[in-house]
Amino acid sequence: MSTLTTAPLAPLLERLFKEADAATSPALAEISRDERERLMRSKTGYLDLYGRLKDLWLPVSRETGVLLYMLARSSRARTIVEFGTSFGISTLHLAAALRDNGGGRLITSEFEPSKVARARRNLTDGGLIDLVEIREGDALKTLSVDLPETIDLVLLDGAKSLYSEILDLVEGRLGPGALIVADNADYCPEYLERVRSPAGGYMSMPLAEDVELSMRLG
Ligand SMILES: C[S@@+](CC[C@H](N)C(=O)[O-])C[C@H]1O[C@@H](n2cnc3c(N)ncnc32)[C@H](O)[C@@H]1O
Repeated sequence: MSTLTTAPLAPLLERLFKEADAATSPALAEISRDERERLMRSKTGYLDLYGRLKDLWLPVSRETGVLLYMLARSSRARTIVEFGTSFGISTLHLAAALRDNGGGRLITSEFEPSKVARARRNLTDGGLIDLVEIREGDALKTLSVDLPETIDLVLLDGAKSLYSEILDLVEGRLGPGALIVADNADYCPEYLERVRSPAGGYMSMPLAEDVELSMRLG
């Protein structure tokens, strides 16, 4: 038995993944593939890109969701920081793990107000809102203050071009064994170079199709 696989969370996630699959965005059709690729890699275009795509959920895959739950459970995480909440699908997986670990604190960040409202509702429906603090605004600002002294697990899933800057904000709080999951990190070669560099202080490897899993060394 786990919070992830029982009601109310299991049927809620089933419904949310279906809604996410069905979501459409008229704005998406107006952005060419090249332009989208450019904005994904830009350190300044992310507000414009994600603002235009605010109707899209862009969630982690079902498999990555389960992976997040398993990693947070097996590492007995108590403090988690997430960059990129969207409608809260990954947040629900991570908060479920905190619940099953006996409690904890999850700080997540999202700049789009309509997404913050939906994420809050989804976390309330999932019975997990008491574990989660949603910080509204640009994570470069909201994650620069008032973080837990130690952070056990980090999910990077906001603007890909900022992964290294967000890592700068949390790195001093990562103890040996702390985990970082970076979704679609291929869009941020600078981040991959940093966590894969032997001198960088991490052990790191690509996992599945689009996830980079890194562990802080002592
Ligand atoms: C890929 S989605 C996150 C999906 C979410 N983790 C899930 O699995 O449901 C990325 C989200 O990050 C948000 N975002 C991007 N850059 C951000 C930033 N600098 N600060 C806060 N939120 C940001 C976007 O608005 C978008 O909702």
